[in-house]
Amino acid sequence: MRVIEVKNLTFSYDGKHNVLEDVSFYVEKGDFLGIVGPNGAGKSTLLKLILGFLKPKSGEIYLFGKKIEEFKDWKRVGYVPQRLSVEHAFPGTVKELLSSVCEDKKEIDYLVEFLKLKNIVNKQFTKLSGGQQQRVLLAMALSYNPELILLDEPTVGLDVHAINHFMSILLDLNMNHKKSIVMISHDIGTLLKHASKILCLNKKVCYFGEPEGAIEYIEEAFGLRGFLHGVS
Ligand SMILES: Nc1ncnc2c1ncn2[C@@H]1O[C@H](COP(=O)(O)OP(=O)(O)OP(=O)(O)O)[C@@H](O)[C@H]1O
Repeated sequence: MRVIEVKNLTFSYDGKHNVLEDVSFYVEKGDFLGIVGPNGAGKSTLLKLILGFLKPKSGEIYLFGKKIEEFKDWKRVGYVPQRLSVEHAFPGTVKELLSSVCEDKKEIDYLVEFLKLKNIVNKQFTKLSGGQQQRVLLAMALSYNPELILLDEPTVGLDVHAINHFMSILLDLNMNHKKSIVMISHDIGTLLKHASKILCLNKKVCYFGEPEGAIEYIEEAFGLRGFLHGVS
């Protein structure tokens, strides 16, 4: 089953310059899709279109087989925004934040355990480390048990231990809990290692397929021939 299907998607903010052009790809149930591309390539814009925050200029988006215009089952889709973009939008403690998105106390207890948040539940979100904040944002997205999780640069500013911890959680969700995952990241090495498919974007699709064949296309998109030699 295709959880996302994007067909010939074109988008422009100002009606003149296309930020995305003729973009087509799909995500099948159980996929872990890594989205890479240079700054300004349109990656975050693409996620916002898939979330219905923006409307395409042309082309189609399907979620779980339904045209996005008719899709209503948004509980099936979890979104983890860029941490630094929401950091100050979340006053309150971790417990308060989780309670604001989830009424089920048992589910909150499960998420606190699953994401190792026990020691920080009474702390203010803004006072947490980057890795802790990222796990809280994931907990909020998971609170309604979505089948598809979209993440926008979740590893930015995290140290190597926090990245490994966060990636191990995502892989557990993907492999053991059968969640489909779409993750934007500039951490190309991490995505090439863990994603099952790669979408390389630079306004248009430069590459869509297995991580094994992606390197030369990613290098070309970044104008860095040979740069990724040995990364995967
Ligand atoms: N709200 C907006 N209004 C107008 N233009 C925008 C808006 N948001 C993004 N853009 C422009 O659209 C283009 C794509 O931006 P987008 O944030 O999608 O890229 P990105 O690939 O996610 O970049 P980065 O890797 O830097 O996060 C950029 O040229 C950007 O300046």
